[in-house]
Amino acid sequence: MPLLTLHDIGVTRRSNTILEAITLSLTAGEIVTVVGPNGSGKTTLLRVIIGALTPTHGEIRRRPGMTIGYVPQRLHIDPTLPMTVARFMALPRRRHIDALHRALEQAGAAGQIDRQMATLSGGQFQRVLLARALLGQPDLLILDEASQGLDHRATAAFYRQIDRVRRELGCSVLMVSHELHVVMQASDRVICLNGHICCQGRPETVASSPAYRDLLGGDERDAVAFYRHDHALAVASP
Ligand SMILES: Nc1ncnc2c1ncn2[C@@H]1O[C@H](COP(=O)(O)OP(=O)(O)OP(=O)(O)O)[C@@H](O)[C@H]1O
Repeated sequence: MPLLTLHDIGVTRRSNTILEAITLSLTAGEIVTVVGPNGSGKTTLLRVIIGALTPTHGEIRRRPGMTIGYVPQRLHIDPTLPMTVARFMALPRRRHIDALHRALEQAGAAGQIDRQMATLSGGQFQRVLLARALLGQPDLLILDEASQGLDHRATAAFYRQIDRVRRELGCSVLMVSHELHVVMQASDRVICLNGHICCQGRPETVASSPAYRDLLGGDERDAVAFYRHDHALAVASP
């Protein structure tokens, strides 16, 4: 049974159609990336899947007992507020210290537990958010532009960590990203969204599809080509 199935989902707000005819399913252990231009409904789709938004139309089925971990687009914490990583991770629910250590380790942030949130680098901060999402050992990990603001190297490292998490936990991953050059390589399947699903399939299939090219243009194609080159170098280096 798939982890999650969406059938003919539509979302309309104030007579605007934000999403229409979205039919898709996620199977256990796969990494799926949603790409699309600004305003194409990516965040709305994630909100429907999480259950934060009721669709106007269609049906969503979740495997019974399925749990979701969510890594938000960005999170602002007042830098003058004293807040350790441990305290942040235990909000809003107290967690056993062993669970905190385990989640931080899974997220590649071992040893950060006593740091102040305000002193973390962008990459470390995102890993703490990831660790927080992993606390419940989710079946589905959802990331909304989770590497926004990270440089190229930190972004690539972050997605490698996501792949490790997927392998260790066996969870599915659904993410929205603009870093196509990285996520294309890190995904099993890419869904190209513009209110409806324009195309979907393996990353290389989507990258060469006319619908994807029309929607996301030449810059992204260059980015994909660039990443492939970069990836080849990364594999060759020790
Ligand atoms: N509650 C709402 N009421 C009315 N319109 C909304 C609402 N939420 C989202 N929208 C509109 O729906 C469209 C899709 O928004 P959404 O945030 O899902 O797109 P997105 O693909 O995630 O965009 P971005 O890449 O800029 O983050 C936008 O035009 C937005 O203004």
